[in-house]
Amino acid sequence: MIKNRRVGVMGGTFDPIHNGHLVAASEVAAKYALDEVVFVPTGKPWQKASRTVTGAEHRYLMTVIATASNPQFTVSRVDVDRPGPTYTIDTLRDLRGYYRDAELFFITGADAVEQIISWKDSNELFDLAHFVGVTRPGHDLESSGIDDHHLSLLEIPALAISSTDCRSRVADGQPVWYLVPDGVVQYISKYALYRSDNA
Ligand SMILES: Nc1ncnc2c1ncn2[C@@H]1O[C@H](COP(=O)(O)OP(=O)(O)OP(=O)(O)O)[C@@H](O)[C@H]1O
Ligand SMILES: O=C(O)c1ccc[n+]([C@@H]2O[C@H](COP(=O)([O-])O)[C@@H](O)[C@H]2O)c1
Repeated sequence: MIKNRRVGVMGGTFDPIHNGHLVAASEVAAKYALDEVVFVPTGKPWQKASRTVTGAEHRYLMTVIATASNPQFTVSRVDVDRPGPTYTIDTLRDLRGYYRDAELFFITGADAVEQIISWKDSNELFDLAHFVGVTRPGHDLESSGIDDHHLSLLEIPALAISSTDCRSRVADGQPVWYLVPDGVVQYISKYALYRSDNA
């Protein structure tokens, strides 16, 4: 008998993708015996509207580069290709159409767990996926009133890395080696992303 696939969904703006994202996905994959983790870069992240977000194609390509060496990791364009603001309810509906019989696990850091209740159609999200909240330095990991049938909490190795910090390091001429995968360092340099003269 073929068992149903267990698929993790790692959504993020990934501006740029960093090792904190990759460790979160790897840890949840191991803990929940996932067959695959699909990374889903956002198209237009409406809760980041207060700053200029790097173009979706750059963020998508950096995500492909960062995940290429892991046979369990894939990248989806569903959010990049859907017009309008990115809502996880649409992400999960689109992925459900593709991964028909799979069990979906949506992976979020502690900061995002706090926000889920503010997401579009938040009550319906839990019918489409089980949510897994992971620890993140600087944030308390709490269930934020979400039922434990819908949300599990997982402690992972602490990596105090954020995309904001990576962007400001590049703008200041500081290295991001070993905070982001090597290919992403080279991609940022090749396209002169995040430079202060480019902001
Ligand atoms: N260091 C980390 N440890 C655990 N989870 C993380 C870490 N960094 C990001 N995440 C989680 O990954 C998902 C996508 O995050 P996102 O792409 O917004 O990165 P970010 O570092 O939070 O970006 P920014 O600094 O631009 O807000 C979110 O669920 C976030 O909580
Ligand atoms: O559905 C929403 O309303 C919603 C609001 C904010 C964030 N999200 C999702 O949460 C994930 C992390 O988002 P971000 O903005 O922290 O990179 C990503 O998959 C977003 O699409 C979803």
